[in-house]
Amino acid sequence: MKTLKVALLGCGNVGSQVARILLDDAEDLASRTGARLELTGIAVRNPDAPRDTDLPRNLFTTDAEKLVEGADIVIELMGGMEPARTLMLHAIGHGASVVTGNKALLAADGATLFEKADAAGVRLAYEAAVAGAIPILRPIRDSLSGDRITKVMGIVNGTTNYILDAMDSTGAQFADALADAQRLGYAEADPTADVEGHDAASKGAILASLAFHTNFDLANVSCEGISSVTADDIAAAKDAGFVIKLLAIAEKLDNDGEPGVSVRVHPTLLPRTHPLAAVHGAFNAVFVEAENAGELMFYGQGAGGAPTASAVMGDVVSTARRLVLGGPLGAETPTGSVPALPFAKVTTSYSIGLQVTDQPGVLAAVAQVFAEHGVSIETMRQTIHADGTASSAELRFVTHRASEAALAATVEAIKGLDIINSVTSVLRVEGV
Ligand SMILES: NC(=O)C1=CN([C@@H]2O[C@H](COP(=O)(O)OP(=O)(O)OC[C@H]3O[C@@H](n4cnc5c(N)ncnc54)[C@H](O)[C@@H]3O)[C@@H](O)[C@H]2O)C=CC1
Ligand SMILES: N[C@@H](CC=O)C(=O)O
Ligand code: NA
Repeated sequence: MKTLKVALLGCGNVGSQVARILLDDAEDLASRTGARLELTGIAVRNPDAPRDTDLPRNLFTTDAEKLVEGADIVIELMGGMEPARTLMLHAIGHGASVVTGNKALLAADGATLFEKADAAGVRLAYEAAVAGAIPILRPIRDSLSGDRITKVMGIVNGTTNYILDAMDSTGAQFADALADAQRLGYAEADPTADVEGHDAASKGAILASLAFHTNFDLANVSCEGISSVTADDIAAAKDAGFVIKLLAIAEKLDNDGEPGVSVRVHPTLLPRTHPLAAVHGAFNAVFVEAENAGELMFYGQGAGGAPTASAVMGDVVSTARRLVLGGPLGAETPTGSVPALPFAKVTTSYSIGLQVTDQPGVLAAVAQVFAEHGVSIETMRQTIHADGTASSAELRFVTHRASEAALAATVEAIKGLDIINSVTSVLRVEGV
């Protein structure tokens, strides 16, 4: 039986689990692949650092460059831009296929890496980069390649879903829920990437590129994280039958006859009856709409060492099979060229919360501003707060679809009204 040399870069949450599977399941993997997968080394920063795993210490090396030079397959699980990018290019230059979970790097500079891999005739596989264990990239790229995808909407960040879900279900504090997510190995090395939506934005760019056969990178994604979502927003949403989720959305919009793709990440109100509303904890789900298939949903563990290692190993086995059987490996170059739509042109529904003085004419004045900007109101809820002799009211409007530009102008005009104490929240709404 042929032997394929496998080099592993990084031995953290995911890398240590990949190493465990390669060593413990070697026989199964060989019979599925038709080749022995020999783990030749694991590049680490400090071979003597204390670790939770009992991996053989003789596999550890600090010479990552040399390690990749002798490999058939390089698994990159260091994360970050450098030295991951240089090492991947080095591996490709030496004829190795690369498997990675590094969505940040792919969303920043995937085009260069794909081009180099295609030119070298090697594979660059990255199922782990989006929604962890969930098989989502291969279904979009292969299973749906005979259909036309119109929209992809996903909960693709486990950390933020864990936080929002804990705040919604137990009233947990933001900071406590984030600390739990870090302890459980879901969060990025710098959890700002999770909380501010950057991790979901990288995944959104990757999903959009595959769904719309065009290269989208991070610069094409508008991004808002969950740091400004308050316990009051979550309670008000719950009261009105909604849940707040951080969604990555990629959709084709008509844009007055000049179709474009909007890729965006933002906290989103979803009706509690929507399939994505039932995604709890660190679980992920991706909701896909295609012209012929209709609605599809892919659900599972989107983060964590072992689940992510499962996706990495799927790519390793499929790459190894191809190396055993022969045939082309590359071909990631996108075939389409749909333009990315500027955020101002995106149309969606909104929920707007206002704190107002409870007096006659307030509602009419606010409604007038909506009308003047062509934003149509779908529903309105009012809650009265009596405070001694004065009383104020909280108004929550949900609008029909309107453009970001019209919404921004509406909110500015509302802020200018004397009777408005504050605009308490502006959240986008999906699934209504
Ligand atoms: N943890 C998760 O749930 C998921 C992680 N990913 C991605 O997988 C990759 C790895 O993630 P984790 O294992 O969670 O990260 P981690 O931070 O636990 O592990 C990364 C490891 O690489 C090592 N490393 C970094 N630079 C190095 C260098 N120059 N030389 C040698 N070792 C180096 C670090 O010391 C660390 O042990 C990242 O790209 C991440 O975005 C993808 C999906 C899910
Ligand atoms: N930090 C990420 C890990 C997976 O990509 C998350 O929380 O989902
Ligand atoms: Na995946």
